[in-house]
Amino acid sequence: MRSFYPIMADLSGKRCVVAGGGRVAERKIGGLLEAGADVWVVSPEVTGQIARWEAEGRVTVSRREYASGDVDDAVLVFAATNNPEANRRIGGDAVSLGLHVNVADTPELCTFVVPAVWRHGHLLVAVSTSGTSPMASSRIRDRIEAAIGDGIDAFLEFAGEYRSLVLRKVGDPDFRRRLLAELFSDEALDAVRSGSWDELRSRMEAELDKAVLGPGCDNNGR
Ligand SMILES: C[C@@]1(CC(=O)O)C2=NC(=C\c3[nH]c(c(CCC(=O)O)c3CC(=O)O)Cc3[nH]c(c(CC(=O)O)c3CCC(=O)O)/C=C3\N/C(=C\2)[C@@H](CCC(=O)O)[C@]3(C)CC(=O)O)/[C@H]1CCC(=O)O
Ligand SMILES: NC(=O)c1ccc[n+]([C@@H]2O[C@H](COP(=O)([O-])OP(=O)(O)OC[C@H]3O[C@@H](n4cnc5c(N)ncnc54)[C@H](O)[C@@H]3O)[C@@H](O)[C@H]2O)c1
Repeated sequence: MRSFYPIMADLSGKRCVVAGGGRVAERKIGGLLEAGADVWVVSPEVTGQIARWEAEGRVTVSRREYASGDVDDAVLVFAATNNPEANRRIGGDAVSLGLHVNVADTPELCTFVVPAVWRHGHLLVAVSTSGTSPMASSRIRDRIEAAIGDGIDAFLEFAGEYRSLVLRKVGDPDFRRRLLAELFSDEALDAVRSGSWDELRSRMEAELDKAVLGPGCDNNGR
């Protein structure tokens, strides 16, 4: 089994070349657009959705077959044509330039695979089965989404602010960690899923005030 290394890559404004304009290319492009990438599509034909993205100025499309040189300025390459020979050639071109490439019909030629994704505000969940079963990745992603729920984003906003306050006000690292861990207890995550974490919020804020102002602490939480 191949063992992939997961990263969250910042592709904003970065040139990503997608060869092919069918259903698979469309799905990969959708993900790239969510990441703000500069997407260039090379394909004789494209789906209606890709043509709409083009009309909106969100992707550039060259309506022709892939040619050597097309990937020269790319940071990432996707070979998603329905022509296995072309896909193999695109993969070879990308690798010879030291670029990462996803070859849709040949996992062994992929230097990266695309996970099933759930995005919700700050949260980005990515699931991969190391190429074994893409459908399993989607289902597992759906289960994670259902288990966490949409309330998570507002909670993460609060968690981010709370963390900054804790880092600023509490000097003792062990105590810091305890306060932060409490914010992500099972009880807290259940409250988030049911949309009722107001009480948790008040309790955590009160606890932090107590920690900073309580007996034995100066205003730096020490
Ligand atoms: C997760 C997702 C992300 C995305 O593409 O955005 C993704 N495939 C998705 C769907 C999907 N793909 C396929 C089906 C039909 C059912 C089936 O065959 O199982 C469905 C289901 C559907 O369409 O609903 C067929 C398929 N996929 C690959 C091959 C080639 C092969 O295996 O030889 C074939 C056979 C082609 C053929 O038969 O010709 C290869 C790959 N597909 C991957 C990712 C990578 C491994 C991910 C992992 O590690 O788990 C990898 C290795 C490379 C890559 O593409 O990155 C996305 C779900 C998105 C979502 O739900 O949000
Ligand atoms: N990795 C995945 O998630 C996944 C899922 C399903 C299928 N596949 C594989 O992905 C490939 C594409 O599937 P699809 O359903 O999008 O196919 P499709 O037939 O819908 O689209 C193929 C596209 O490739 C374009 N094309 C053909 N030759 C080209 C060339 N030389 N240069 C540039 N573009 C070219 C066509 O114009 C068309 O837009 C197939 O090989 C399929 O087996 C991969």
